[in-house]
Amino acid sequence: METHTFYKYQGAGNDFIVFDNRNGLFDRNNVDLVRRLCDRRFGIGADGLMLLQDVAVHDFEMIYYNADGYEGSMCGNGGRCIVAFAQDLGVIGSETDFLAADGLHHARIHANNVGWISLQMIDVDAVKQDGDAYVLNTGSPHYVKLVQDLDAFPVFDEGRKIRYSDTYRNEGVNVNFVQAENNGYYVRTYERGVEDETLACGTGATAVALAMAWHEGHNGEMETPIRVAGGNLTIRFTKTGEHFTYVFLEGPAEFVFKGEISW
Ligand SMILES: N[C@@H](CCC[C@H](N)C(=O)O)C(=O)O
Repeated sequence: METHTFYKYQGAGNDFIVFDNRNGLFDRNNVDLVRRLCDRRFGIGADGLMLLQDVAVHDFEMIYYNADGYEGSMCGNGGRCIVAFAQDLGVIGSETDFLAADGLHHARIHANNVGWISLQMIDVDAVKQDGDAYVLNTGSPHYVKLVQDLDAFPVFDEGRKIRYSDTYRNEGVNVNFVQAENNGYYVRTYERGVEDETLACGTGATAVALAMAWHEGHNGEMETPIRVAGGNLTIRFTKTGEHFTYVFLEGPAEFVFKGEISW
């Protein structure tokens, strides 16, 4: 048994265990270990786990796991949290370029708004329709559906039904239910890999902002406020016909606690 230092971060209530793995000691393929650490009763508890690793050319590499123990695709809230972690470790200053599952990301930590981080997401070229829902990939695959009375909506049951439907069962999909409010949207997400509703999903909030711009037929530079159970996010992007560029996910990322655990 060896003792390992872990860190806990959260972004709008989407919570993550983070390890500084620049020494390469964390076994990247240990699914059982990741699942156990993320377990809220037998472990530390989190929606996901991330490793910060060294990589050639860029500041660091983000390796992301869902709570089920498997390496996932891009995690937007995780991306903002690992940027905060990298700054806390002294690996970066207030701006960074880092590598993640979907490629290179640029991020900026706002000096005048402590804990507020702006993360550039991948460009998006395709929004597909599935009945009256929208399907797109913002680094992770997302299904976006407008509903009424979202507070009373059975997000877990309906999200799980769609995620395990014949269309999505194999690859999986994150399912976002959306309600328009004020000048933005209220969103609740069933996350693939967590297999539950989480308090926030960054790639999901991004997918909702883009899908709703598509739905409304708007073009140009846009800023969309998204409210989630764990806080508020802002999505900025440029829409030109079917193409979305300069896509930024903005929101909080905060250190919660650090500790030691043995395995
Ligand atoms: N919570 C994440 C989404 C993580 C990815 C997802 N669960 C998947 O693997 O599909 C976010 O903030 O984007």
